[in-house]
Amino acid sequence: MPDLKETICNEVSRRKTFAIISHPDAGKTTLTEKLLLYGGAIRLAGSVKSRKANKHAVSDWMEIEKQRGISVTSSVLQFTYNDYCINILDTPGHQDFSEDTYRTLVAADSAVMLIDGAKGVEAQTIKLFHVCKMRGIPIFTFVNKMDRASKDPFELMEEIENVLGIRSYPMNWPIGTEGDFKGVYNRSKAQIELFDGGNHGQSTVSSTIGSVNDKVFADLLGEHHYNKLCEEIELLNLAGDEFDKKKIMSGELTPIFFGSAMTNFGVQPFLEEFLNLAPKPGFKKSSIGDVDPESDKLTGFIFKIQANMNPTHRDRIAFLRICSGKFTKGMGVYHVQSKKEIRLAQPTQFMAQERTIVEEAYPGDIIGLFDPGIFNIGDTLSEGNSQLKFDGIPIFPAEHFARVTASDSMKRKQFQKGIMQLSEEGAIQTFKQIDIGIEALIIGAVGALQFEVLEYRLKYEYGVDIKIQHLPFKHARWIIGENIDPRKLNLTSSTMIVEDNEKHHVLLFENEWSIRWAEERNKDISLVDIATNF
Ligand SMILES: Nc1nc2c(ncn2[C@@H]2O[C@H](COP(=O)(O)OP(=O)(O)OP(=O)(O)O)[C@@H](O)[C@H]2O)c(=O)[nH]1
Repeated sequence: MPDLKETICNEVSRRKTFAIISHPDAGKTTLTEKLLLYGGAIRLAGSVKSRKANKHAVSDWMEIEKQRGISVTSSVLQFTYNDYCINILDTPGHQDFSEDTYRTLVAADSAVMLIDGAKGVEAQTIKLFHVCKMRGIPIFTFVNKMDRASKDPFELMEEIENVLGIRSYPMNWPIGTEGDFKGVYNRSKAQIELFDGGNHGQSTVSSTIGSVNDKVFADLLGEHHYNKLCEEIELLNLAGDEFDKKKIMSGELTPIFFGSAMTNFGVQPFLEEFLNLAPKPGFKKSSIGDVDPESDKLTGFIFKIQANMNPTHRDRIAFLRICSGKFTKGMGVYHVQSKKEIRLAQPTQFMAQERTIVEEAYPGDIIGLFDPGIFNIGDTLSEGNSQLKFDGIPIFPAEHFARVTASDSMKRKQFQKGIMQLSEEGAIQTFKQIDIGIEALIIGAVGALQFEVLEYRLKYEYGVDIKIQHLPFKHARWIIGENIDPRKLNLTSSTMIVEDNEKHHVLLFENEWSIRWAEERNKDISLVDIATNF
């Protein structure tokens, strides 16, 4: 029997926890589903067509996601492949929900950047890439939709370098980029892998693998493809970057894979090479120094809270990323922020709508804790150490604001409860206007679509119809300064003074010009755009 320390070391070394980032529609949900298919977690992938016909993909669970066909929140999925235990954090691609993605990235050890081969690097990819870059995590690139005519792969590499500022190293190379995708060339093995037609990606595809020098491939591919491939390999070897694992680990070099999530071509070669290269859970920064994942004491942090994930149970789930030690069901841990010992009685793990009770979990795993309203995003849980606090999770500044009221004043209580819960999830930020007799609630959101989600969720989860009056503000700035009375500040007439839930004073501005006005005329204050400084 291995002892606890040995068990933890073994489990840490087989864990891979990563997020998939991309512009909407690049195929994240499809790729996630296909990875599950290869892991044996699902038997038949719902093809994209049937998804459009309203059968949603495994990781898109909220009603609103089904209706709109976009992912609104991140979901966490665990499955095994060979001996690896894989945690995928699926994230919404739509920019209006990017603040959820930013938070989720804090829980990932690496990221897979998905790019549409025909579109190249798109706006949202750039934003999310920079968050990963800031965190210094390794970024793997999967160029998707190669079954359609794509940009030239050399051109894509150049674009990645010019737009994102990162060098790339193709791990494999596509054969056929004009909508005639046949297979990939694996550079480390100098092998060709040709895919068989398959059944539109519903089940795994088989392939023929062999040395690039094998004459069979010249015949199978035809002269045009074979010669083109040989020339391109030569060019890559001559002019491309060297493979450098250290640079990959520090996020300076991105390994590129080509494939098609829809037809499954290239999914398995990607998965195997990715698992081989991607880092296991590493050390995490905390208030008392770096935490070793292989330490025998459990630690972790909450990075996401979501209410009503299961409409039949009105509950709230806090997502805990385990950073060290071993988790066992029912164990007691110290909740650092409330300074209380709590028992983790009914933790769950996720396979989209199916939840299972977790008996044990290890660093890199994400478990859902039933939350009676005690957790906040960024909270630390620690076994036996009341001083340990993980670094906070930044709150991204709202860019859209509206005054929100319940249509029926009799439903005020449910309205307040709903607003409070959704703001604890981090989906919205709430402010109150100061010096107004009746309580005026102002909601801020990072993306405008969040208001639609708010309206929908209040109606269906809390039974409250709301009125939304959009306001022209674009920026929120927290006031920093000693004993400041915000009413006495010299501000433009369009600036509004509000306070956040913690009663910190905040200014809402319509434009940059008004911010500069406030900064230049009020030298004894400073204005900050994120609330984590408190
Ligand atoms: N041709 C082709 N289409 C694909 C492929 N993968 C995904 N798609 C298509 O791309 C569309 C978007 O796929 P999704 O997997 O839903 O994209 P997503 O990135 O999860 O989108 P969000 O949910 O908005 O974040 C679907 O309609 C698919 O038809 C692929 O490999 N080839």
